[in-house]
Amino acid sequence: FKANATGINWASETYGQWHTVFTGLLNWSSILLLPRENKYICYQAYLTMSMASNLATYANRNDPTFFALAFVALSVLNVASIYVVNKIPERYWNADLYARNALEKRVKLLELALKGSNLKIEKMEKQCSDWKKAYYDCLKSKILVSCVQKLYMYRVKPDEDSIDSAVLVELGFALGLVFRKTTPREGTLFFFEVICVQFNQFQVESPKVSKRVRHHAPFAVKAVATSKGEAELEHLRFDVKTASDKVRELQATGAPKNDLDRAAFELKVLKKKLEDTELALTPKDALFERAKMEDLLKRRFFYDQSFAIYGGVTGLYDFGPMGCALKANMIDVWRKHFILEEGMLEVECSALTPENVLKASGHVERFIDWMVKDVKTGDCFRADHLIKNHAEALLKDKTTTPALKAELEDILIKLDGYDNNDMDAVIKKYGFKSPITKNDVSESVSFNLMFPSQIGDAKALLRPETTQGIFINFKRLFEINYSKLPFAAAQIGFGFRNEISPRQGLNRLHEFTMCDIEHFVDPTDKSHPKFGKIANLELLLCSARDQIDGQPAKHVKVADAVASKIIDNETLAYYMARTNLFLISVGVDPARLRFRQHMGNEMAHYAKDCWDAEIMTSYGWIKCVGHANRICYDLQQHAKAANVKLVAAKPLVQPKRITHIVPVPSMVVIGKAFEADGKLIKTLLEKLEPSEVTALAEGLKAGGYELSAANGKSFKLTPNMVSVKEKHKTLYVEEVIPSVIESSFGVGRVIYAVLEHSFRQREGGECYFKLKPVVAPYKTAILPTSGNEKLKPIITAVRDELSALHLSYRVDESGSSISQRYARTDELGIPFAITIDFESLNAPHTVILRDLASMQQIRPQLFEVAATILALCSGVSTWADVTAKFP
Ligand SMILES: Nc1ncnc2c1ncn2[C@@H]1O[C@H](COP(=O)(O)OP(=O)(O)OP(=O)(O)O)[C@@H](O)[C@H]1O
Repeated sequence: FKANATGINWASETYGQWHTVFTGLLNWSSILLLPRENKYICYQAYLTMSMASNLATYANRNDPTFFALAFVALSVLNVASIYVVNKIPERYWNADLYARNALEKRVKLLELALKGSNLKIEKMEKQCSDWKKAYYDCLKSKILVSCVQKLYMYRVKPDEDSIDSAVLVELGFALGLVFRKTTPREGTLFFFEVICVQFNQFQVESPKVSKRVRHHAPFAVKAVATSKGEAELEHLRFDVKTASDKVRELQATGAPKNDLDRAAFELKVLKKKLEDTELALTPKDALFERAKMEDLLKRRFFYDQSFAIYGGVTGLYDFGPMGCALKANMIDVWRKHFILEEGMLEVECSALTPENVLKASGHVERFIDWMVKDVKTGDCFRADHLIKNHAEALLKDKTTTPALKAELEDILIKLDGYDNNDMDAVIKKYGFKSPITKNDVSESVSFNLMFPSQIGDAKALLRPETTQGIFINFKRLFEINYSKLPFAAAQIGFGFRNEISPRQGLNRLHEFTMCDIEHFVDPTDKSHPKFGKIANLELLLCSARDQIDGQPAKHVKVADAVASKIIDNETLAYYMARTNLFLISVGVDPARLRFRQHMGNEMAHYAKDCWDAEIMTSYGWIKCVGHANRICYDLQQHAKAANVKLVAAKPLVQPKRITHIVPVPSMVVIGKAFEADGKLIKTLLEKLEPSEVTALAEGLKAGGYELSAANGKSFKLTPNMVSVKEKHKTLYVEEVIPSVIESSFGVGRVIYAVLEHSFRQREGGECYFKLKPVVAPYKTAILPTSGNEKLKPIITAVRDELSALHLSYRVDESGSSISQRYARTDELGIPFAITIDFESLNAPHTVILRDLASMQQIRPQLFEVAATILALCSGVSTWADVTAKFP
């Protein structure tokens, strides 16, 4: 009715009575076609009406023939839209109601589950899944409607800062088309609505896509992507949750292994889909162009592939002057933040490691991958990756038969447990080839990721991590710490890994700098004395539980995470929080930093709870720092292999009185029986472990005990040669093998993330790094405006001032214009520039200080400039403080 009335009023005002009659008839016929009262249908009719008016206005102004045609087109559209609307069940417009119903059903289900009423649960599950489907359908349509509303909003009020409405209309139009393909009903509706908006838009003014629009476009993309994406993600999360509930249920009811494997596989596939979708929907900074950044890094020699003039070697990189300075600054901040502030003991151990050490640590046996080679080119691939990629591609392929799909799914389920023979059989059976050349691949060969070497004749390896050096030196470090727990030791140095496919620049190298911390703590008390300092800090946590349930990462207070046991203990949480602070202080964007907990199946053999600090880059989430509760695995292993006690003596709160048995040899009888070996027998008896003394006592009771020596000799001892007696002693300390909390930083990965997060592009296309002054390769540049000799003493004076405060600088005296030199300074990420001009010659001598971040300039006196820069770099002052001081 409203539509009709509006139509009639408008038409009579504008075009006189014939048009009034015509429009009136048209609309009445529309309304008559409606089978029932429905507010959405009226709304739809109203939109169609509004389109009619716009068409008419547009046509009338330009071309009478088009005017007539437009009305014919309108009537067709009108009828078509009403037809479509009628096809849509009413429930599609009641998302809230359906969401509530779905929720209520889930609550009831939970109640039933708690009561253990299985039959009802089954019935309810069915209802619940119907409601769930309805809810998601509704949600989608709600989102579409909200998109349309947004489009209208922008159309009605296109203010200066809003996104150009024409761009939005285009986007909406495209979205309509996309949805039309995937969900015909909502899509078609949306399509009609957008057509209306578009005609309205044309009526206003033909839009031009300006530079400003280009600048804002990414935000428009984000806005639309987010609303659409949320529905998609929510759908996937729900599915993951349902699948993980199913796995848990099967586990609880002791279901057959095959059913459990299948459910676990389904969960895995859904989780992967969710992760991929999350990644795809994460708003990427459209202004970031990796190729441009990489070009700048090469051009200004931050770093480049090693041996470049020989064609380069993948996985090896040389740092140039900028990269060296950046890395040195980064490590300097790390050293201050961790080693100095936490009072850690630093060591520097050799990288070349005897094989038996890495055998003891488990690296020789376990640090391997199975690899296959392209038989013609020699390209190497991890066998499991090759199988997984091929199988997944075949599963997606519509032509793959259901039988083959079932086989491939089975393979994917079991792949983690396959040995080389199983993998070779799969590769052969399905004819999997090299993904690059499609050539055949060789049989898989075991590939240890450590680089083998030699020390003289003895086998040695290059260390794959720096941590082992700390464990080896535990005894001395413990003594240096006055034989007290807890304490932490750190090491900065190279790790070497023969990665099968090194890639992504600094992210996967053969040789890379690591900063490792091993914090030794009493296994029964993992509290941290400074926990209170970080307890209220919020971290973005992606717990194992949330990952299984398909939940997104959450901001959680460190204290709450420990209290609720999301993070295993205070010390582990303390290091995670300190890592968070460090990464932000060197320039990682806090919004792109999260901590992800390892799932049970990805945890290293030695670890109990692991959390990776992951940073979002254009390569996706990259693990930059590993945090692990390594318990006492390493110390135990090295103690066993080297036959040295690696323990800590812990004072007992209450002294403990213990009784133990000791052997008492009768040396006269032993001497007579074994002559010269008597002394050796005495020593062996003294060294017996408590369990061996118990065995001796039992053996003697039975008539005799066989005592073995390391040289292969053995001696049969009889009760007349040795007896056992009880001894009592009071213990004031007890020996414990400390637990170890580890934080392992990959410096290259952190540098890469910081560079990506700091990379900026100006509208004119100039690229630069907005680095934090604390890590910037140089703190300032000195730029004289002229090569005139008169300026030289001022330049020297500024250099002396800077050197006195140990501030790094570059002098750019090239003949380029000052703006070109500013641009060059910005490219190097130099945060401040000092310009010396002829005015600087006047007393009192002044210079221009420019801030890269704000591009603002001040004019302090020459003797103040170095102190000002130092204050800015160390964080004592902000640029706002400085501009207030030197207005
Ligand atoms: N090949 C590599 N190149 C550069 N940095 C690396 C490499 N491997 C590991 N790192 C860095 O060293 C840190 C500690 O190594 P760790 O053994 O915990 O990593 P990882 O689990 O092997 O990593 P990934 O699974 O990515 O190979 C990592 O957090 C990462 O920052």
